[in-house]
Amino acid sequence: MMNILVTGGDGQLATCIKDIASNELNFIYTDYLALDITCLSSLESFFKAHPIAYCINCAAYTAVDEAESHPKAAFNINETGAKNLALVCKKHDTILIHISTDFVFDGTKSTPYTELDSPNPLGVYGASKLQGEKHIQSILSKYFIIRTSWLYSEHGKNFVKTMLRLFQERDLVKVVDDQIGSPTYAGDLALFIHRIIALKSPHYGLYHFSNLGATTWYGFAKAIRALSKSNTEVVAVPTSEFPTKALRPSYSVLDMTNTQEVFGIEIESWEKRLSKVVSRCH
Ligand SMILES: NC(=O)C1=CN([C@@H]2O[C@H](COP(=O)(O)OP(=O)(O)OC[C@H]3O[C@@H](n4cnc5c(N)ncnc54)[C@H](OP(=O)(O)O)[C@@H]3O)[C@@H](O)[C@H]2O)C=CC1
Ligand SMILES: Cc1cn([C@H]2C[C@H](O)[C@@H](COP(=O)(O)OP(=O)(O)O[C@H]3O[C@@H](C)C(=O)[C@@H](O)[C@H]3O)O2)c(=O)[nH]c1=O
Repeated sequence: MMNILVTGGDGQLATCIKDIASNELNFIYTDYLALDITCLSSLESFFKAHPIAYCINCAAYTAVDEAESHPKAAFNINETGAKNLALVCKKHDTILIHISTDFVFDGTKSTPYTELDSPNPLGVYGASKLQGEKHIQSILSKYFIIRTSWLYSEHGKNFVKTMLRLFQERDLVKVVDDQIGSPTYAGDLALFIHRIIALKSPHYGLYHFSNLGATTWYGFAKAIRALSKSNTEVVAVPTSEFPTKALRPSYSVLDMTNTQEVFGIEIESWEKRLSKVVSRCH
C-alpha cells in the first residue's frame, strides 16, 4: 500500500484530509513534535525509515500578523521547512504536494490572478511562502504547488469560526470591505489533493485552487451572519479603520481556469459551500 506523509498533521487542512482519507492509501500524519520540517536530519531519518510515495506539506507558519514581528520563525518554517522537504523528496523520489497562498500577490490587479502572474508579497507571511515555492521549483521536478485562499472549515482557527464567536459575544462587528478574495472550504482542497493522488497525475507544477466567485471579508462576514441567524450588526469599514500589523492584498482572487482544465474538476461557489459548513460549525 502506498504511504502518504502529511506534515503539520494537527492543522486545519490536514484534519480535513483525515476526514476523507480512503482505506486504499496509508496516510501517516505527523505533527510538529513527531516531525519538525525545519530539521533536515529528522526528515532524513524519517524518510529512510518509511518509503513515502507522496508528501503533503500542511505544515506552515500561518499567523499573518504575528509573522511581521517574528520573521525568523516564519521564514524558518515556510522557506527552510519547504526547502528541506524538497531536498528529502528529491533524494527519495517522493512527489511533494505543497500548499501556498494568495498572499504571494500584491493585489494591484483587478482580474483573477493566473499562475503566470508575477508574485510580489506585501508582508512577511507571503514573502516566506513565496521563498518556499521557489526552493521547491528549483530542487524538484515532481511537485504540485497549490496556491489557495481564505481557507475555512469546521477545524482549527479561521475567519468563519472567529465570526461565529464574535456574533455570540458582540452586538456589532466591524469588517473590512476593501479586500477582495475567494473563501475556500478546506474540505474541497482536501478532495482536490486526494484526486491528484488517485489519478497519479503526471501534470506536475503550480496550480491555483479556491471555491468559485469572490467577495470582501465584509461580504463573507455578512453571509456567515445570515446563515447563523445572528442579530449582531456587521458594519463595513475601510482597512484604515481596522488596522493590522500586516498589509494584506486588496484583491487576491485566483484564476481557476488552468486547474479546472488540467484536472477536469467541478468546483462549487463559495456561497453554496459556506451554507453547508456553517451549520456544522454551530
Ligand atoms: N489558513 C488559511 O487561510 C490559508 C492557508 N494557506 C496555506 O495552507 C496550508 C495549510 O494551512 P492551515 O491548515 O490553515 O494551517 P494551520 O495553521 O491550521 O496548520 C499548520 C500546522 O503546521 C504545524 N507546524 C508549524 N510549524 C511546524 C514545523 N516546523 N514542523 C511541522 N509542523 C509545523 C502547526 O503546528 P502548531 O499549531 O503547533 O504551530 C499546525 O498544526 C499552509 O501552507 C498555509 O500557508 C493558504 C491560504 C489560506
Ligand atoms: C477578526 C476581524 C478581521 N477583520 C479583517 C482583518 C483582515 O483584513 C481580514 C481577515 O482577517 P483574519 O486575520 O481572520 O484572516 P487572515 O489571517 O488574514 O487570513 C489569511 O490567512 C493566511 C494564512 C492566508 O494564506 C490567506 O489566504 C488568508 O486566509 O479581516 C476585520 O475587518 N474585522 C474583524 O473582526
